[in-house]
Amino acid sequence: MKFAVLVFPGSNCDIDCYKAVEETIGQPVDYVWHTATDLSAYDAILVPGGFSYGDYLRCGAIAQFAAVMNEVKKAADQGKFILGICNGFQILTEARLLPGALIRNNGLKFRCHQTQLEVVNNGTAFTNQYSQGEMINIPIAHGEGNYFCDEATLAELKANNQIVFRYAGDTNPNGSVENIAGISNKAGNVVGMMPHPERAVNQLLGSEDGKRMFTSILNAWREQHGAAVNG
Ligand SMILES: NC(=O)CC[C@H](N)C(=O)O
Repeated sequence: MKFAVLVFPGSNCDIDCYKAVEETIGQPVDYVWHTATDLSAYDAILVPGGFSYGDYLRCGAIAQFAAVMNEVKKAADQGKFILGICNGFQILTEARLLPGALIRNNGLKFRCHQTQLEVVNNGTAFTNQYSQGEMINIPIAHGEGNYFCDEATLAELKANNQIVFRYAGDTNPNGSVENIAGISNKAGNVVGMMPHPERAVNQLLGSEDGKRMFTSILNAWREQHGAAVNG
C-alpha cells in the first residue's frame, strides 16, 4: 500500500502525517507537491493541516485550484482512500469533495488543545479499528473549524451515516453544527476531520488514539486486496 502526503505552500502538518504513516504502519509514503499531475501510483492520499496559501480568502479556498486537486478528484471517483485533516478538511470542502463548510470558530479565537471525540461511525476505511461510540482523545489546532451545513445536507449526512466523529458531550470547541468533528462522503472513501490524528500516535504526544486511524486504512486496503490483518 502506498501513501501520498500532499504539500501546499503553507502546509505545516505534512511531516507529522508522513511520520505517522512511516512509524505507525510502516508503509511506503511520499510527499507530493501541489503541482503534481499524477497520483495513480498511490492507494491513499493524506491532505494535511496547515495554512495553505496563508489561509487567504478562506482556509483552503485557493488550494482547491492546485493542479494536484484534479488528481485527488479522480482518485476519489476511483474509490481510493482520501483523508483531509484540518486544513485538509477545509480544502476538501472547498473542492466540493465533501459537503458543507468550515467557518470561523464561534469564539473567534484559534483553539489549540486536546479534545475528546466520539467515534460515531466505525464502519469506514478510517475507523474500522475503533469500536462504535468509543471515546478517543485527539488534539485540535484551528481558527476555522466550525463545521456548517444547511438542514437538507445535515439530514443527508445523518441518513447516509456520513457523520464519522463528534466532539464528545458538551465539549464542542468551535460551534460546529451538532458537534460534528469529521464527516465522510456518501461512498465513505473520503473523510475530513478537524482534529489531528497524526498528532496522537505516541503517548509522548499525550495520546496514541490516532494510531488506529492509520491501521484502519491499512486494514481496509488489505481487506480490499484479500489479506485482512488484525489492526
Ligand atoms: N492546523 C490546521 O490545519 C489549521 C487550519 C486552518 N489554518 C485554520 O486555522 O483553521
